[in-house]
Amino acid sequence: MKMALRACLRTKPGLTGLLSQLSCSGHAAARRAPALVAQRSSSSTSQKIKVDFDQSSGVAVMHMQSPPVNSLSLEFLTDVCIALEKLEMDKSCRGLVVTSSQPKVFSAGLDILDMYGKSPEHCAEFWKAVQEMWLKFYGSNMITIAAVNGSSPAGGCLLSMTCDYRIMADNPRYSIGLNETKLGIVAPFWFKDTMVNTVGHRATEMALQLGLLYSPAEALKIGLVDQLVHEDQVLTTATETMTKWLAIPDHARQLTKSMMRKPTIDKLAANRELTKSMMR
Ligand SMILES: CCC/C=C/C(=O)SCCNC(=O)CCNC(=O)[C@H](O)C(C)(C)COP(=O)([O-])OP(=O)([O-])OC[C@H]1O[C@@H](n2cnc3c(N)ncnc32)[C@H](O)[C@@H]1OP(=O)([O-])[O-]
Repeated sequence: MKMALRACLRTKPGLTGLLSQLSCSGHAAARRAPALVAQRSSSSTSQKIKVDFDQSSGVAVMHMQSPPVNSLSLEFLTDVCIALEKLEMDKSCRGLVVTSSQPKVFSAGLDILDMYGKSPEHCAEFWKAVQEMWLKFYGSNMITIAAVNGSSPAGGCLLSMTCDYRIMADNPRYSIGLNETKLGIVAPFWFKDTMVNTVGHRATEMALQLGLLYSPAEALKIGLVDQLVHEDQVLTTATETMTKWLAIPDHARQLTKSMMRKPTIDKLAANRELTKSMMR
């Protein structure tokens, strides 16, 4: 099954059938201990992410470095959540850029192999971690910028949409979008809400029903990303953009962000248990 799943990931349309067969009835997976997180001084590394924090600018850069495609496994999500929490608690950290160390891919979304053949307990923990990551990013007090330097389907697109601003590499071979229906699955309501908040109701309706993956140019056109730059310029542009956002007083920006996002956050917070059914 696992080999077949791999084969299907290579031929994307084949995922549909396999995803519908995914179950959580296998052996329990051992939970790994959380890895290192960002320190005030410079940089820290876990197996899955590396965080560089420049205290003079107050900006941290989170490099996702989970080969081959930064898929969002429980271990990865746990590392991200712990790092985010530490950065959030450090009042000297005002901005966060999220990017990928993997060539061609920002994130392939939820780790399908981590969802297959695992115990119900693992699945519940996994799903909780997906929600936790969303809640932490979407509700962050920090200025968050996604430096999308590669393809970003499904959960990868969601991750980028939780940020305040998205800069994508202008490479027509890359794509971004919530393609869940193409895989025979339904994007949960909070994926949908995040997209509605980003590109509006009509564009989301089309995108979700058709499971559309957009080229960078198309993504810019509908507002799924905010800016396209040459591949080599994604991170530097993110840093430059951050400077503009840092010029806004934190308290005013944070309250405004909260005003815009709180209803969506409250909705998931009130329905977390309900959404577990998505994983069954
Ligand atoms: C519950 C409802 C919500 C669901 C939300 C989701 O996010 S559902 C998720 C929906 N996600 C998608 O639909 C994205 C599916 N993936 C893709 O479209 C492409 O992999 C890509 C465009 C991200 C990168 O293209 P590329 O040509 O650069 O790379 P490549 O294709 O050659 O893959 C390299 C290796 O990575 C492996 N692998 C890939 N993805 C995943 C994954 N999610 N997980 C685990 N593994 C994954 C792949 O099997 C292969 O492994 P191998 O054989 O070397 O052992």
